[in-house]
Amino acid sequence: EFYTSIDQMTQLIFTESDLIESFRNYIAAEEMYIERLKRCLDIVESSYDEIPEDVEKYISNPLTAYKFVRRLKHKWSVVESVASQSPAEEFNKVFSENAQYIPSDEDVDGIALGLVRLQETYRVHPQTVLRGGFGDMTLGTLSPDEAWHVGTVAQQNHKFLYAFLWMQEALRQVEEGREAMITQKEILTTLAPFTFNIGDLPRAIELTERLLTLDPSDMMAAHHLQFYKHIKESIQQDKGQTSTADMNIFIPSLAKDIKAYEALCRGEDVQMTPGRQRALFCRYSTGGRNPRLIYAPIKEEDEWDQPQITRYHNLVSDSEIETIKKLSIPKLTRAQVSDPVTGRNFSAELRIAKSAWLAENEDPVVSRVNQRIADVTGLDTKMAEMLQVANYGIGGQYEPHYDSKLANDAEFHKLGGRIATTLIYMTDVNVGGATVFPSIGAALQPIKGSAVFWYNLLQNGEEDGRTLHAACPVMAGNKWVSNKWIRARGQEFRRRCALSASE
Ligand SMILES: O=C(O)CCC(=O)C(=O)O
Ligand SMILES: [Fe+2]
Repeated sequence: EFYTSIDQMTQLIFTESDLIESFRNYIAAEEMYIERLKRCLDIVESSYDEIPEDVEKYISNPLTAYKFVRRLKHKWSVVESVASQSPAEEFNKVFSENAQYIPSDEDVDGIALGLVRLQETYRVHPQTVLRGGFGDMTLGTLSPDEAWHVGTVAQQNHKFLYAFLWMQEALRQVEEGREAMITQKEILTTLAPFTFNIGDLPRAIELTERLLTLDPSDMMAAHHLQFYKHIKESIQQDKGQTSTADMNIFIPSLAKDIKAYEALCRGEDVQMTPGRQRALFCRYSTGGRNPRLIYAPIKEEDEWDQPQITRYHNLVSDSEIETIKKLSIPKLTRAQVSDPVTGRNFSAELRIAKSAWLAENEDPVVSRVNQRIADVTGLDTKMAEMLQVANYGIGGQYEPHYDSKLANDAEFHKLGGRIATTLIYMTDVNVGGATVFPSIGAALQPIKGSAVFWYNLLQNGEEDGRTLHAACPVMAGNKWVSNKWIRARGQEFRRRCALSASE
């Protein structure tokens, strides 16, 4: 799973350049080795006497026998030692050490499937991916063979709409004359019956006819065409009409079950109204005349009213972010979620990211950031958890969850629940990667250096159902965040007063 973190993908780029370097060195060593072998052969040949006419006489002369045996021993032990110095072994060792980093077939299919999953979430057509790009980011192109591969992976994973679209894209490019291993005939042989299977009869007939034009001897295609035409006729007879528009056997419902939060990820259904917008303010705060903030007030912005979600701008500086990233990179492991029943941690599709925990005393920057969170929120972070750093690669996401829910929480009795979340954005994200709240219809964009803050628990200590939230898949770019979860214990006199009983 290289793609769970951009950092690992970056490593892969360096791995390849290291491999190229050792391959080049290996060839140079082999060339020197061959030179030595040739010189050795020259020497061996130069002192070689033709096979004597009378072998027996030659051997029975004590002097020639002595010279022959001595020369033989001497020369061939030199050959043996030169030949044993082959650099191949050394190179093979280096190579097999790196082989573990070389992607497997599953990795390649996995990253293609990741692309298709993103397309599903953000509802983007292959043509948009290839030509439009996203926002201000153009993504580049895929060759016909690459488009074909993505299509077949989509098909194997039952993502038929995108399988169809990517296969069509491959066909289009091959027809345009683009160089490819895959041929038009091969594409049509798969695509035509596939098109029939997803219910597009007219197009299946058209594609099969094209296949037969390319290869009139294709018996299978001829057979299929006959079958499709037979179906077409019986539909026409049944319906007594000729409109090809009605020719589809069924309109495939190809969209997967709609997830509410995915619409928010696409920027649809955001429940922000002008009236609501007017009620949200931006102000400078000193955290209630906190001496550390009086001369450097923090810019505080309302992101949502009910429940209150506040954004603190420039809470952490670029250099603090760099330090936090640097501290966590060696510790990043696949983020786990805890099983609500057993309390055991496990890796799951619902959270695709790498994460690490940073302790207060790890670096002055960590304690400085902790202190600033305490200052701006007015809460006591002594009872907070360590800083959790998370890195999402392409497709990285976290499906809807509550932060307050912790299974088998060993610290619960001592610390109380996770009363509040401070989520620090350590990067902007090119496309995707918003934090969305499906129950209330809020979507928060990552803004580098800012943090968003909300209470997970109501004043009465119960979980606030409105705080269900998710991290949208990253479509393009790299997303880094830090979480500071604040526990309930110790906040009794610090939490600002509620305006209503349900807060
Ligand atoms: O990355 C995000 O936007 C949200 C992360 C989150 O909800 C979490 O880590 O609990
Ligand atoms: Fe969360």
